[in-house]
Amino acid sequence: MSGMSMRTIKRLFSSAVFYRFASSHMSRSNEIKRVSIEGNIAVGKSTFAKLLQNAGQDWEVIAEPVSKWQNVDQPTQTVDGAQQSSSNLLEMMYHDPKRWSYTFQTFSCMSRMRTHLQPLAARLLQSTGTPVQVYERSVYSDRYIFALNMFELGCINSTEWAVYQDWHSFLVEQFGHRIQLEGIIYLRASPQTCMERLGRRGRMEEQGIQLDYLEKLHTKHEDWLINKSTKVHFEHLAKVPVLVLDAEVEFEKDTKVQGDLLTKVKDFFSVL
Ligand SMILES: Nc1ncnc2c1ncn2[C@@H]1O[C@H](COP(=O)(O)OP(=O)(O)OP(=O)(O)O)[C@@H](O)[C@H]1O
Ligand SMILES: Nc1nc(=O)c2ncn([C@H]3C[C@H](O)[C@@H](CO)O3)c2[nH]1
Repeated sequence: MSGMSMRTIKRLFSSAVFYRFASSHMSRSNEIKRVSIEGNIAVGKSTFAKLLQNAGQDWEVIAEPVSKWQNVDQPTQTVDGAQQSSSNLLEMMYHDPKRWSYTFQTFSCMSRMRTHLQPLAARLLQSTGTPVQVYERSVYSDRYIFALNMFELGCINSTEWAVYQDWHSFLVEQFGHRIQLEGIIYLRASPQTCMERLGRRGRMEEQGIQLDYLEKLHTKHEDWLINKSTKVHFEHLAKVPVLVLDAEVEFEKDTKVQGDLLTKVKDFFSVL
């Protein structure tokens, strides 16, 4: 050391710090566990996600990008300059599903891809445990729950369905492990319970939803995650472990129920 110039020492030091940062970042991104929370509309995913966010210091919860669907930016160039307006694609889809379902599924799926590819939050880079990114829904429920249901309802025609499946498979295969899940948490409740919670929440766009629609989505969840009868097109997906949680119970305010649920989640994460 004694023969080294100050500049050499500084250079060595900064490259060592950079190396440590870069290697920790790289190894972190390789060892992240990726888990999605699945379940019917208004079953309580966001409520449950908030519970997780406050419970594990190695966990990062990434919300479903609903506000993006409600505010699709439309920059327009006018003679006076740029103007910004937005449209509510969620409302358009519920109002006229035949016209807007395909458009909705392209946008929802792209926005979900972005959330899955989001880099780990800075605070988790230095965590001692294995970081877990938890997403509210996934590109897989986009396809095997919602888009499939819209196709079966006749709101997506067979050409649109073929196009959707083609780019969906292509993108999932291209992104490889970065978009694969290590686990799925399925919040399970009856369609009647979801209907009641949906009514209580009072989201403007959802006011026309009928029980029949929630029943169809419930069956799709059961076929995919319980009966395993949905044909999936990705080898890894068929093998992803599923934790089924009873979401029928009131867990929003009951700390005992919350504790029991969190124990199940911790045990599940530890074996992924
Ligand atoms: N376990 C529960 N018991 C009773 N009420 C609940 C429970 N979980 C959530 N709720 C209430 O049900 C409503 C819907 O919950 P939340 O918004 O978390 O559903 P979600 O599954 O995230 O909905 P979405 O499918 O639209 O994303 C909210 O009003 C919430 O306060
Ligand atoms: N058609 C359709 N396709 C999707 O992929 C999808 N994902 C969520 N949703 C609806 C459910 C809630 O109303 C609201 C928030 O979850 O958005 C969807 N609707």
